[in-house]
Parts: sequence; C-alpha cells; structure tokens
Amino acid sequence: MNDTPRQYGPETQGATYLRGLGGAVPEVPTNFLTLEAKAKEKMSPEAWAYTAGGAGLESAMDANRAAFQRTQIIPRMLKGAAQRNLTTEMFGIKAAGPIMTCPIGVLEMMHPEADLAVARATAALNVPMIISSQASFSMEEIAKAHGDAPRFFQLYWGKSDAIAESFVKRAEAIGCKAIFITLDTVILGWRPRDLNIGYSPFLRGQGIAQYTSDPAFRALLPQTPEENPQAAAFQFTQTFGDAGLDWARIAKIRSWTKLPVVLKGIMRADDAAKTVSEGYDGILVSNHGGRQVDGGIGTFDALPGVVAAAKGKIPVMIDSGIRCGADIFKALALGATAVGIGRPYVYGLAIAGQAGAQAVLEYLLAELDVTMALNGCASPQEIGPELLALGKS
Ligand SMILES: Cc1cc2nc3c(=O)[nH]c(=O)nc-3n(C[C@H](O)[C@H](O)[C@H](O)COP(=O)(O)O)c2cc1C
Ligand SMILES: CCCCCCC(=O)C(=O)O
Repeated sequence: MNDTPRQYGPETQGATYLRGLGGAVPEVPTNFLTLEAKAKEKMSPEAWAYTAGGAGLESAMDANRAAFQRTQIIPRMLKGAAQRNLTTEMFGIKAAGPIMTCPIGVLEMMHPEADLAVARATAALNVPMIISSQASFSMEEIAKAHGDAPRFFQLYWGKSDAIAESFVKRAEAIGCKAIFITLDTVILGWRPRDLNIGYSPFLRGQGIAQYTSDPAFRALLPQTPEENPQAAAFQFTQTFGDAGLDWARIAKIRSWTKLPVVLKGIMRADDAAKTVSEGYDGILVSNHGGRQVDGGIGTFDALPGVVAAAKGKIPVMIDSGIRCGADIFKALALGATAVGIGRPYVYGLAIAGQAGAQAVLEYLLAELDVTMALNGCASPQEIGPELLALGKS
C-alpha cells in the first residue's frame, strides 16, 4: 500500500496525478460515456443487464444524473492553490482522496479476478474498498489480495442474525475499519433488464462466496456447498433479505463489534436524525444506483437534507450517479466527506481487470484535483457551497 500523502501541482497538461500512471491507460477511456460503451462491448449480455440496469423505468437512475447536472460550479479565480492535498480521513484511516469503492456484488460476471483485482487496484492507490456481502470471493481471500490497505465491510442483514453476526466478526478479524449496513435492499428491486433476460446469478451460485465460506451459513445446509452447490444456492435465496428489518434489530450490532457502523441507503432527513440519535457513526446517502426504488429521488438532491439533519455530528457520504471529478467536487461542496464510486470502476474492471479499475479510480482523483486547482481549493475542506449554483429540482 502506498500511504504517502499525495501532493499535487504545479501542472503539466493539467493532470499531474496521471504521472504515476505514465499517462492514461490507452484501452481505458478517460470519460464515462466512452468507458461505458466500451465496457458494454466487452461484457456478456447478462453481465451488462445486471450492472447497467436499474429498477422499473430506471427513473431513479436518471434522477441521480439529473441532480448532478442541474447544479453547476461557479469557478473562483485567483485564490491560489498551487499545491493540493487530497488526503481524506475516514474512520481512523487516511485515504488518498475523498473516494472509496462501493460494494458491488457478483464481480465474477465482469472479470474472473473480480474482487481480488479490485483489492489490488484500491491497495495500489490507497483508496478504501468496501467489501460486498455478495462478493465473488470470501472476505478472507479478498483481504489477502488487499494486504494492509484500508477496507470496510458491507453487510446485508438477512433473516439470520447468526449469519449477520458471523459476517461482522469475520470482517473485524480481517482488519475492516468500519461496517456499512445496507438498508435499501431488504428485498431485491424490480429489475426489468434482469427479469427479461431470465438470468439470476445467485440461483447459479454466483456472488455467494461470503455465505458458502461462513460457518453459520454452512450449519444450515444438509451437505457442504462443495458437495451440493445447488442446495447452498437455494438456501441463500431463503436466507437473503428481510423486509421486516427494523431499527431495534440492527441495534444488536453494537454487542457484536466496537467498529464504527455506517448506515448505507439513508435518503431522508428524519432517518438521518434517527441515525444520529441511535448512535451510528456515519451515513452513506445512497439509492443503490437507482436499482431499488423506481421513481426515487436522486442522491445529490437528497444530500442537503441529510447533511442538515446530521448537524455535523457524524460524517455523511454519498454514492449513486458519480461519474466524474466535477460530481465529486459538487458532493463535497454540499457537505459530503467522501463519495462512493460504483459502476465506473466496474466498467474499468470489465475492460482491463485490475489495471482498468485502477485507471478509472486514478482518473477520478486526477479530475477532482484539476477541478480543485481551477477553483482555488487546496484541500477537500476548502470546497464549499459558495462554489455552486444550486439547480432547482
Ligand atoms: C452490479 C451492482 C452490484 C451491486 N451490489 C451491491 C452489493 O452487493 N451491496 C451493496 O450494498 N450495494 C451494491 N450495489 C450498489 C452500490 O454499492 C452503489 O450504491 C451503487 O452502485 C452506486 O451507484 P452508481 O453505480 O450508479 O454510481 C451494487 C450496484 C451494482 C451496479
Ligand atoms: C438476491 C440477492 C441480492 C443481492 C443483491 C446484490 C446487489 O446489491 C445488487 O444487485 O444491487
């Protein structure tokens, strides 16, 4: 892991950050739309439908982009920010910048090295990785590829508290520095692209490595997953998700771990206030990339209400729809302390494995750095709301 704080500037051709890469990686486009188009060519129709798709008419996915596009940066001149430092603290770790990789399930559909490639990419950059409950490798295997780089664990809390507890304890044992509980997927959303194609990775035993490697899950099986993978996949479908999950139940996590606990999927001010009063340690404003509630509000539109309700008591982060450095800049300006990167790094992974995911993350940091330089911001803390013209929704 390279944890030396990066210093930026003076510029040569804008993107000082890319010097470490020796320039852009030729096969990995530096803008999202071209990246997405190239990834589509590389991916199977099933992988493409699963990754690119959203819920229903995909209006929440559209709302994510519209919210960022509606708000514009008002560039500031002559503030002087020749040297910039993007280093960002999150839950006791110092990251290379205010970004982290979102937990993404079933990465084996996109590339055979899946989470291991992402682990190596994020470790090389010192960008925190959130390991998914639906990863294609066990968290222990991922941690081995990740070394001592900063990581968090994302928890799906299904019908079994014993499995949730076991996941949390395993995550602590492999050195995760925080637990992100995903609240917005207590059942899977209505996803026409997947439904039309008739492909469910989970029924085929993909994306369930955390479960098949877990003693509490294995205890539910008549035979081991190695002997009877079909039975393990079926058991997973019976275990995943619980639409009855509530505040009282998730509070149990405090008796399992002392790690900071972040709630992923908070979109409302009242839920944000409750997150604070219940003693949680952070909020990730997320609508799951528009994959769950069709017709839902974009995360960037939801952010100000959540930030106001959190009253600076706990950090507020955001994901869903972040596609370029300017989006990151806008999110920080409205009070986010960091942002989650989702589909963009998955597309890089699909195109070129570790190098592809790494290039995408590095481009985003470079573009953020350039945006900061052009607006006179020497650090993420200097990016404030006065730099934005807020659009009306
Ligand atoms: C293919 C795919 C799989 C995902 N799997 C998970 C997951 O396992 N756990 C989770 O909490 N969120 C999951 N998410 C949601 C992401 O963590 C994140 O919230 C979302 O991708 C952000 O939106 P964006 O990709 O449009 O930027 C997944 C998203 C995608 C696109
Ligand atoms: C039935 C398993 C659902 C896993 C969800 C993975 C995910 O978060 C996503 O596809 O989105």
